Amino acid sequence: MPQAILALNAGSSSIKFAAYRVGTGSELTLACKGSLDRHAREAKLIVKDAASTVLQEHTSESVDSSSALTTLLLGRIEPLLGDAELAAVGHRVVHGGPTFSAPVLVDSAVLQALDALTPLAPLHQPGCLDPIRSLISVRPRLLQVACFDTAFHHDLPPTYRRFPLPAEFEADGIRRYGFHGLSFEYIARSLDSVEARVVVAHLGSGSSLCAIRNGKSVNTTMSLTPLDGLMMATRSGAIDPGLVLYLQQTKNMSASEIEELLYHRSGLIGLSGISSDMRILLASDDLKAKEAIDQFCACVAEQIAAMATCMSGVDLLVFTGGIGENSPEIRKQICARLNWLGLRIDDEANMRGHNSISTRESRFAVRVIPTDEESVIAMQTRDIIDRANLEDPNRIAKNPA
Ligand SMILES: Nc1ncnc2c1ncn2[C@@H]1O[C@H](COP(=O)(O)OP(=O)(O)O)[C@@H](O)[C@H]1O
Ligand SMILES: CC(=O)OP(=O)(O)O
Ligand SMILES: [Mg+2]
Repeated sequence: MPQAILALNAGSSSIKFAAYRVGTGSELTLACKGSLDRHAREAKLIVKDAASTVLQEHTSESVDSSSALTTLLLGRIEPLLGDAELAAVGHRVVHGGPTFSAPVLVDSAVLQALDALTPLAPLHQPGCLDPIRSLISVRPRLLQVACFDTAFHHDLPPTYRRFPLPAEFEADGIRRYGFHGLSFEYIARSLDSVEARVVVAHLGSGSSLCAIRNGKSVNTTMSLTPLDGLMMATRSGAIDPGLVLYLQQTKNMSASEIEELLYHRSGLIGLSGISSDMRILLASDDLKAKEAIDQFCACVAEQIAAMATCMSGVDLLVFTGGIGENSPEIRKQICARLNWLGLRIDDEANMRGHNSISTRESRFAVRVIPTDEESVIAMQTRDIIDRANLEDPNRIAKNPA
């Protein structure tokens, strides 16, 4: 019987998914894709076919729990797989810590190890692991694969991997990891090798930059946790570490209060007091919305220059992620701040969201490339199940957890 793979990408503001049929040569063909938007009070599930035609829209308050979500997803997706049987589910797992530098088949020991990393990604890790747990309870025989956001950055050079702390901290796993690796891997795979020095700006609910030289991550703005680097929708990004001590010691704030402040009440929502959604800020006449947007663009532009510096230059800048792919205004404001580096944007091409948005005079190229983390998850999952089946052809009949 033909097989299918479901890829689940749990982010901070949405869950994206895509289901693929696996061909006889292991090639993947998209069967359907969709998203569950968590911005609104009610969750909105959209399922589309491979040509992006909407097949189903479903608004519900009852998909808050991950078991309701997985039941809903399976119920809606499996009928769209034709004669193919769901063989495995691949999950984006945000933190792989020091141990997981490549995708892995999930069993109870792996799940426990990933759970222990929750303090390093409190906004994401539970949302990534809950669907794994609920699938274990409803489909105990289904193979599940964890694909890591951190893996792409595993071999960061020491200069950009280490914190300037005593060495014993690095030995204890306290290092710069970096995130959004599935997105950066997709972009790196989709480029011609012509562009040796690439800065990718993944700007979404969470935002980070990656300096990619010859297809490999050499630096990135997030580090031990997805709180570092750029200012984001609800996260502060890099701030003075002394602030944390000050809030604890002088304002008597507990660790969980500071966590709540920096992960949920900062960034765009914190500065504007209006919304964490860039679309709403762009549509607002309020000065606070404008100021929040200015600060976001200033921070991204500065850090693009920093990423270029660590490669002694840049040949290509890529915008991706929900904001990077869809907002000409934000791209324009960021690029205007990089004018001094010789960056020139074609306003018309930018407005229309063309693939290439720089002019001929520009010192480096600028492109808009929609990311596809789900396809990377599906490829990694297929490779893991192919290997597992090769090593033990009966594996598929066993309970992985
Ligand atoms: N047209 C647009 N203009 C500006 N921002 C947009 C647009 N479309 C989507 N976004 C922003 O993209 C963000 C979601 O990005 P995405 O990469 O999908 O996030 P995540 O994966 O973290 O859920 C939201 O904050 C949303 O406001
Ligand atoms: C790591 C991270 O910030 O992910 P997201 O952008 O999906 O929230
Ligand atoms: Mg995302």
